[in-house]
Amino acid sequence: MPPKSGVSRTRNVGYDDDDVYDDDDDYYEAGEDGAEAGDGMTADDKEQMRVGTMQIREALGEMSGFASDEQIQEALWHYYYDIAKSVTYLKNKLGIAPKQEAPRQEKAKTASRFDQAASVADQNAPATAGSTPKKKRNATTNGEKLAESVERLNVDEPRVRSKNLNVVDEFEKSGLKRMANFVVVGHVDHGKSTLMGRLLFDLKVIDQRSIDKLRKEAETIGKSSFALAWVMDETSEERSRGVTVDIATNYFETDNTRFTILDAPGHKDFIPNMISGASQADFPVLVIDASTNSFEAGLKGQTKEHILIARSMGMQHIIVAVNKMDTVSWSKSRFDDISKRMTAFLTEASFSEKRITFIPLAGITGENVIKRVENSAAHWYTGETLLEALEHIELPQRDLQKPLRLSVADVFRGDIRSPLSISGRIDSGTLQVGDVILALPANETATIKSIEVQDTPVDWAVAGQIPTLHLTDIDPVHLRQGDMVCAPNAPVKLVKAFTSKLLAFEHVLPMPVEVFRSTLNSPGGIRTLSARLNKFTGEVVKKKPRIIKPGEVARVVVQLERELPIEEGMRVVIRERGRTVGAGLMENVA
Ligand SMILES: Nc1nc2c(ncn2[C@@H]2O[C@H](COP(=O)(O)OP(=O)(O)OP(=O)(O)O)[C@@H](O)[C@H]2O)c(=O)[nH]1
Repeated sequence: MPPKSGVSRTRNVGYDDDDVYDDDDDYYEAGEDGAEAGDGMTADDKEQMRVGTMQIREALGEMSGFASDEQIQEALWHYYYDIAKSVTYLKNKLGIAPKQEAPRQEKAKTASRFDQAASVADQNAPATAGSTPKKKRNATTNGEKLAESVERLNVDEPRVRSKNLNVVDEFEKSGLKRMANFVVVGHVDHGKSTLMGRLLFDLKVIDQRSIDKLRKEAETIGKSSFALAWVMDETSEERSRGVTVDIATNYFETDNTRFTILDAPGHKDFIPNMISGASQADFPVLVIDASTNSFEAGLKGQTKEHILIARSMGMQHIIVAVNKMDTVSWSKSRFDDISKRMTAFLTEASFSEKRITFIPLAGITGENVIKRVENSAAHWYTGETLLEALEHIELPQRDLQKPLRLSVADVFRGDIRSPLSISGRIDSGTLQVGDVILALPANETATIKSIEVQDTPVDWAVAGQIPTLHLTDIDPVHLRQGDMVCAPNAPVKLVKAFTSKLLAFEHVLPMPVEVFRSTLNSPGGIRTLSARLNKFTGEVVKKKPRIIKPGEVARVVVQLERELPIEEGMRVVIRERGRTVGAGLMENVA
């Protein structure tokens, strides 16, 4: 599937969570390395670089000889192919800008050498986008000639206009199908990718020719069964955009629902990515390998961790795909045993029994995926197929009337006109083209230039959808994976301490922890155990307990080392030394 949006995710702008507060210099240093390496460039990038170099040379006119290709490309890379900014920077760097004292940097953060140079040149920069064209006059000096050629180059970019739609009305009029986002979780090798590949193949999202091609590729490495697993990658942005995105995303629709599949990596080293996937999902599909010993191994491994994270994120319904039933001859007793043990585990993690759906299936053959199993050994099962269960699942209430809250799951480079794009689920509220949004914790605004939902350009998006927003008027340094985007007139507060209702998965006492709000996280600690609560009524059972046992609910005070954007009703995941120890529901600022 070729990228329809023209968006390239060649270089994710997200960084280690630890460096959230690092200064700009480090950020730009990383950028330069990427540019110099050059290898990670897509064909689109290379083409933009080639055309950009030509345009810059033209703009520099006779000064062009002073700039090497390398310098031009460095500037283009840094400025996301923005020609005017690159020329401004180069002009100053080459010392051909009209001389003027550099203004003092007012910013608290140290500006990079790129920005320092550009800001000097900006003082004399020609008309910028949207400004009235200046009267032509005869250029005499080299600087003036250059300024004139840059002026010619400037595109008169229209400002982003809002249609001022009443998005809630538009949504109601649109008759959109219900939207369901699910994350596929489970232990490594339990068959997540194969199952999703089968689902997409049987739904004809991928055609026979493509699957044959994948099968051929898989046969060359002696693993023909991998073909189905590769479907996810094949149709996902990951392969088509030729880059590594953290969460592979695919879409399909049935008569009544549009689904988004979020495929989170199963490996334990990728738990933060799994958290990011889960933060966009309405419910998880947990894949369990029914074959002997595999289920047991998984329960000790990522199966458990993934369930706890999904629950911590507030997900209430879960579909458990008991996979590889072909390997146990569709044994009813094996299915019943797994269902019983999983129910015990899931209810301990606070899932309600009536919201758990178990389905025996085989991803590799497609039995009970969208087609009912016909094997006589499986006649004991008369329940739903996976697709039926997906269509019938109850979805969370969408809060369209509340202020905008969007958890940023992915940050990437857009095209020349919208150099920065983000995607993530709208947790509440609505947005439309032309809206100004506030990015937290950076506390910087941006304008939404265009919106895509499931690769289709749209004017607006609402809670429950996972749009891609192409932004303008913001420096990419201000947005990272895990950030919160909200309405500037109703921002989320940045807090350093808060009271939380905590569901403990492990023993919890006052101790150092890591607090995740989506993927944004901070070290901190459980400062006080205020009370143990009745799990169902929320009444105080015991004041100031010394310890909280697994399965118990308590009111605790959480202290953070760094401020996080959290407000009442938001969920946090509490982890300690790489394990998820509790799920927190924010009550108020402490
Ligand atoms: N017999 C049988 N094998 C299966 C079935 N589903 C998947 N497999 C095999 O199990 C292995 C792992 O499948 P994957 O789909 O790659 O598993 P995964 O959970 O996506 O693995 P990670 O992406 O590494 O987390 C592959 O060799 C598959 O062919 C099934 O229903 N029956």
